[in-house]
Amino acid sequence: MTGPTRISVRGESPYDVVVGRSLLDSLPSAVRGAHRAAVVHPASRPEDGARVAEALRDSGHQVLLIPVPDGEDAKTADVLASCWSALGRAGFTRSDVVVGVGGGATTDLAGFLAASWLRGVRLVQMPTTLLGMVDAAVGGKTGINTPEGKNLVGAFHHPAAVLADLDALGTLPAPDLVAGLAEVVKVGFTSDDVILDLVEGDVAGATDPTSPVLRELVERAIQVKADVVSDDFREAREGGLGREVLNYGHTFAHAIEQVEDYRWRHGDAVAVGLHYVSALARLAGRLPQADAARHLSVLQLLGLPTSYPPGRFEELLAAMRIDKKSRGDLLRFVVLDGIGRPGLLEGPDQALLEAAYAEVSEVVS
Ligand SMILES: NC(=O)c1ccc[n+]([C@@H]2O[C@H](COP(=O)([O-])OP(=O)(O)OC[C@H]3O[C@@H](n4cnc5c(N)ncnc54)[C@H](O)[C@@H]3O)[C@@H](O)[C@H]2O)c1
Ligand SMILES: O=C(O)C(=O)C[C@@H](O)[C@H](O)[C@H](O)COP(=O)(O)O
Ligand SMILES: [Zn+2]
Repeated sequence: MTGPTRISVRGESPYDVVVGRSLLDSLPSAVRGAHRAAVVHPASRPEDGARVAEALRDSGHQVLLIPVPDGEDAKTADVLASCWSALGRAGFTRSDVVVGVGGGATTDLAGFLAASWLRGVRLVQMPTTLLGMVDAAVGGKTGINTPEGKNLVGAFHHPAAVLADLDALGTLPAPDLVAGLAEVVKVGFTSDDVILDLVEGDVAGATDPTSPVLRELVERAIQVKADVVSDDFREAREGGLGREVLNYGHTFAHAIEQVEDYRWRHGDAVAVGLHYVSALARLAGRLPQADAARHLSVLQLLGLPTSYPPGRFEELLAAMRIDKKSRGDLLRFVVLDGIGRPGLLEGPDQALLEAAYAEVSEVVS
């Protein structure tokens, strides 16, 4: 059996993302020195919380289990406030640790809980979805949604460690696994085209949680993210793309999620967003036709959605305007000038935005 792989995130608070199997043994060292541990997990998956709690108790920690609503329903101000109350009642101090166990929605909430409690306590992330492993739990972006939009409130807060235990993927429903692959191919298009070759060369392996192909995809995607956030943790790069590159496909994706009241999987929305932005860049004369076509073919090969119904442009446009990449009234998109050549498209004409929407709403996937 292959042992764990450690991928380092550099910067002011360096940490490792550990990828492997049976990683519960690595938890005690990640929480060493803490007195209490608050384990935030989806209420629908009590077995995940219980397994982590047992390992923590065995290593001498007092454990506070905090079950939260499933998926995106956890990312609300009300749920966050209930978590603060739980920590307050338990007398949670600065020497304690929050452990996030779940998909990206759970780790986003747990991360913001750790960032905000006492202005910041230690955080260990234990993602249990593919999307959480390759993206959400890595890099320290934490947050919740508001009625006005996706992830509008949050903080940058480094985890002390991320344990990506591939064994967790064994119970993950196939549509959730494939949704995670949308974020994997996202970084394939922007930064590592070997990812695209691997998916195109062995789609069965890419979608099999036991396969070495999937493990390589996970490690490659984490490596890209680790490199990007090591360089621009706070998404504050001036005169370059920096961390915004990880937002490729997300302007349209977040608009879909908001218009759909967060009932779409994030990864599915990202897949449509990747198709949208590839059409936009081609129509703007930036992305060659063949590279745009490769977006559609890779997404369809994985069985990801690539279309969105017509007739909702105004709603989507209003939602896109509140995107964090916008500056004043100016919409900004991460686009490609070729595979592996990311850049920015600022203030595209509305006609271009509508033409790309027309393409996305025509395709039957
Ligand atoms: N912070 C970041 O950098 C970042 C990056 C990407 C995405 N995100 C956020 O991540 C969220 C999406 O994450 P997600 O796709 O993991 O969705 P999710 O957290 O909603 O989880 C999807 C579903 O899988 C279930 N689940 C979790 N682990 C399981 C397992 N091992 N077996 C069976 N079921 C399991 C969950 O309970 C849920 O029902 C979005 O809110 C998105 O905004 C954040
Ligand atoms: O880590 C990042 O930076 C990303 O943009 C990764 C995205 O996949 C992720 O969905 C992120 O939460 C989006 O960030 P936001 O700042 O647009 O809310
Ligand atoms: Zn994302």
